Amino acid sequence: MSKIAVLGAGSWGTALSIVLADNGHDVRLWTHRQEQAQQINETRRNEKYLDVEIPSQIDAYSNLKDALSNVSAVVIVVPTKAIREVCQQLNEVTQDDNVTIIHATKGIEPLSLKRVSQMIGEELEGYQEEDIVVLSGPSHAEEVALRQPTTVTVSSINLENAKIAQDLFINEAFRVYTSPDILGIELGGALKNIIALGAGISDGLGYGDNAKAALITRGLAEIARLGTSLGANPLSFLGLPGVGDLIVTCTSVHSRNWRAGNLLGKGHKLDDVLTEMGMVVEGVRTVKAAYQFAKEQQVEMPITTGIYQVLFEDKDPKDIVEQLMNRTKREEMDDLAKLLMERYS
Ligand SMILES: NC(=O)C1=CN([C@@H]2O[C@H](COP(=O)(O)OP(=O)(O)OC[C@H]3O[C@@H](n4cnc5c(N)ncnc54)[C@H](OP(=O)(O)O)[C@@H]3O)[C@@H](O)[C@H]2O)C=CC1
Ligand SMILES: O=C(CO)COP(=O)(O)O
Repeated sequence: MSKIAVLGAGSWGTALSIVLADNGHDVRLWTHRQEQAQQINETRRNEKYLDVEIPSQIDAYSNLKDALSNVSAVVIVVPTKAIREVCQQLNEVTQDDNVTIIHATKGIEPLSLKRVSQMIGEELEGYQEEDIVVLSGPSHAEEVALRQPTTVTVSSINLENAKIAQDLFINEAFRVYTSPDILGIELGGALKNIIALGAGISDGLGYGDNAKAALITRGLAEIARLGTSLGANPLSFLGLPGVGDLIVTCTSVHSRNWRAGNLLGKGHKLDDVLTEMGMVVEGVRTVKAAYQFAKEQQVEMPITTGIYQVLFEDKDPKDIVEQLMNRTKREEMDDLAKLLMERYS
């Protein structure tokens, strides 16, 4: 059994620690808040983020150096905006480059347009992008912590590292697949949050299941369009971190992105919504990156563009729905089919 550090004691870091503890590993859950580490160790609960019983194999740490002592793997699970800072803190306390680095964060950095494995590869001394593993898929922390059946995918350019991650996490309630397409896996996980915001807005406006199915399906089309144009395997978007995560995030009340969208659809202001959520809503930041990506790649992403306009240009969501419904008539699969023809002919 291994010693593993999980960095980020939010809901997902806590749930993944529980999976690792169930597999018999010695887990060090690191938080940047001393009082939270103390609360977890004393009460065996992480009240604010995931209020379930925390197994005794998990110890919470606020000292990063202590948390990393003799670990064979590090799982990074902080929000995208904290990734670079946490990697820099890692550099200050360890020079060990034999540790398997796994991340479970879903986002793309605005301006640089980097995926999380690229950001970690840039920041972490002794590591390259190809060393990093991503874990992604339809997996709400609340259900994982209750050991409800969940399936995810791990991916790395170095597939051997993905297999190490698969072995660390897999158990009878948490099934882990591998994939060689880290580009598709990371893009799918990040971009679905934007569509989930849209699904929440649609529900908040009072639209029904037809509208949500349309958002999921046409959202998947634009995710696949951008991803394929960037070189991802189009089949990845039909997998767990693609359509699987899109479905779970667009339809579950556990989703923070859906819930934030729902409040926006009901007329609340973005700043108030984010304050009320108190947890990360990754889609809000990722939509900036995707909007920029779509322009640079000259890929049509009308839903993403509409959500960007609601969030950052104060557009009325109802006007955006009208805008989407009145676009020029077209064939359903034409541009994705063209991209695939170019790729495979
Ligand atoms: N929740 C879920 O079900 C799933 C989440 N994810 C992804 O996992 C990532 C993390 O999400 P989640 O755990 O849910 O988020 P939460 O909002 O629940 O928790 C985020 C945690 O990260 C900590 N944090 C923020 N900034 C820093 C920093 N600079 N240094 C150290 N710690 C920091 C927060 O601390 P503080 O208390 O100070 O804010 C908090 O403990 C996201 O990318 C999300 O998309 C993926 C799959 C499932
Ligand atoms: O990624 C998730 C489930 O797979 C969690 O989504 P939210 O961040 O919207 O809660």
